[in-house]
Amino acid sequence: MKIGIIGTGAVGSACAFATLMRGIASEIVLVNRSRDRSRGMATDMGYGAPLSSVTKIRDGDYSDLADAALIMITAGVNEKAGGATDRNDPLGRLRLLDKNTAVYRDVVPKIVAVAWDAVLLVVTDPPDPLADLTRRIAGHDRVLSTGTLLDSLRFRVHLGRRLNVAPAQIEAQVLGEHGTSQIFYWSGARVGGVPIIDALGQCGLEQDDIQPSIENEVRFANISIIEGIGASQYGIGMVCARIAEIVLRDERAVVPIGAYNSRYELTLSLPSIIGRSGCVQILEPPLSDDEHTGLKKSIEALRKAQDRIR
Ligand SMILES: NC(=O)c1ccc[n+]([C@@H]2O[C@H](COP(=O)([O-])OP(=O)(O)OC[C@H]3O[C@@H](n4cnc5c(N)ncnc54)[C@H](O)[C@@H]3O)[C@@H](O)[C@H]2O)c1
Repeated sequence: MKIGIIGTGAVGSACAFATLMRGIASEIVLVNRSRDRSRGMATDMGYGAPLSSVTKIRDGDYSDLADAALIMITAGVNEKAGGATDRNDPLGRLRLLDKNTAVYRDVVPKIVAVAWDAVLLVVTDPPDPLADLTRRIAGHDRVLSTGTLLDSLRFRVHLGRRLNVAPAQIEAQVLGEHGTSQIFYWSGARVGGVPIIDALGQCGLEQDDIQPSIENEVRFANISIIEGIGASQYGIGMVCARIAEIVLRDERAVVPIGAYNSRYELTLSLPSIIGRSGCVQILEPPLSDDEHTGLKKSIEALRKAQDRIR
């Protein structure tokens, strides 16, 4: 099956590399504003591909996206170029909304004209309101935002470090907005079936002592990464490849991911069953009072953003 990637900057190239190495697609098509860049990238990765993959990778135009099963949209301004790297700015990634809305109004109609059936994966920040915009332009519901899947992995990594446990063994989710209003679902976090609060206690740790620093590390992980390498890219590339795998294989995996929620009339992340058509069902987790208040705040922030670009 064919996968398209729109935008071959830092994130698009990481998505291409991770998807190629995962070996899930028969073909990857790279589309970028400057064709030289996508051509160079496809040539470079294409020469290495025979070592580990049978996936063909090539540069292309929108017409080459016909029959794509899934298209990752990474085009747009990133946090550094868009001035969204201030930890004290409550808007966070939402600061990129106006500029990237203009990019999506340009790009999405071109995609939909040739690949109406494809699942569209919105990666560009802020992905949740841009997914709502994409859904409206596309006129269908097969639209996902990468949402808080990456934040949830970061949460698991930090919990794993504190507990000295493999993060793969930890079930922990960040919910709501992929942004500053995100909610850390502490009450639902588990390791080996043991509530995370109990597991921390058994390791001599108190939730109150570690919660602020873990939430800070995760909430601003993008900024810490940008301070080091200029763009947050590799983690999100790996996440996009995994989402593509879930969709193409119709896995029915349950992950925190951005999907349109008819209850709130907007896209946000809750645990969701993902299959070949995108989100099959959203599960409503039981939240503590604080988490419930946090979710309301996240919905308010996303609603304001949605209203701004209607
Ligand atoms: N969802 C997430 O968790 C997550 C994680 C990291 C970054 N991001 C976001 O991903 C986006 C891309 O980041 P980046 O670091 O790759 O930026 P970048 O500047 O390196 O690359 C952006 C690419 O988009 C292309 N582009 C811009 N406008 C276009 C258009 N109209 N048509 C086609 N191509 C166009 C540019 O040519 C460039 O190649 C940013 O919005 C960034 O904030 C999201």
